[in-house]
Amino acid sequence: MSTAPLAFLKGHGTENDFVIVPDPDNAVDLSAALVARVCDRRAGIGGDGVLHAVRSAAHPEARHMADEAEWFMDYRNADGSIAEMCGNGVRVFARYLEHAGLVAAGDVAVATRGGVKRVHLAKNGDVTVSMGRAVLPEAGVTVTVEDRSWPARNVNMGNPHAVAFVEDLAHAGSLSTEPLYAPAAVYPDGVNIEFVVDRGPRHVAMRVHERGAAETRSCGTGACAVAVAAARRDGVDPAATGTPVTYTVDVLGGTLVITELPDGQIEMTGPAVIVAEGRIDPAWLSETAV
Ligand SMILES: N[C@@H](CCC[C@H](N)C(=O)O)C(=O)O
Repeated sequence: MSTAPLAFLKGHGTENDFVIVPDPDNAVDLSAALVARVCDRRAGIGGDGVLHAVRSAAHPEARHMADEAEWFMDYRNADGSIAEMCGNGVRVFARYLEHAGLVAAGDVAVATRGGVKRVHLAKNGDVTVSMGRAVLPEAGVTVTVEDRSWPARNVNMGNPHAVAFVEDLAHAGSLSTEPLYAPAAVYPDGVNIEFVVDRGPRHVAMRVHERGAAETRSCGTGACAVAVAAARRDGVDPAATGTPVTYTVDVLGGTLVITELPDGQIEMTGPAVIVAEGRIDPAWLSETAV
């Protein structure tokens, strides 16, 4: 482990918060242990995950996207595990690239493990990302919290989700531990679990237990999964009608607006903010190496 100070920024999208580690040349040894320490809310900086900002050309998982997107969002969950995609993360990542002067304001392409995502930074502070298409495998699971169980819809947004419609968000309990789900084999790599209630026509609210991070105050891929699951439950499919459909999804940290287009592409809009910049103490950093 290098003993040089490590630059970081802190940002959030609807209070899904991230530590951004700029590392253009992929020179930082970002071990799972270091990510977990950095994300620790008492002993570290605190965050739901890390956005490791690397030039696509410098990262073996992103080199093939370098012609389309100069920057790769190497996403890590708070426990140090790797995830395919992070919807709020990619919006905050684009905000960081603009803030750092690494891209022109407006339209930005970001490489992720889920492919290249196109992001639009609007002048009013909103950030819209084209998330790609949802995949809805037939096999779902039953989700259980204490003495209540619900069937959950399986939605893949590049990463796995189980969406359960519940009567009351309080029924999800404290979400300090992962809810039970069965059969577990449906999600061999784990799953993000959303609990959803109706708020009005095409308007829902959710809580989420994120794989690798416990309950977070927002999850962008989760909000997209919820919007698609709610639309299908409501008998709405833009591919069949040729008309886009928009759902408003309230999360604990704000509101996301999700539109599914007739070709299946999903667009998500919400705020993305850079809060702070700093340097991690090299002495603290070197403790992770022992
Ligand atoms: N908060 C994210 C999702 C982050 C990854 C997730 N925990 C996983 O392991 O799949 C979002 O905004 O999408």
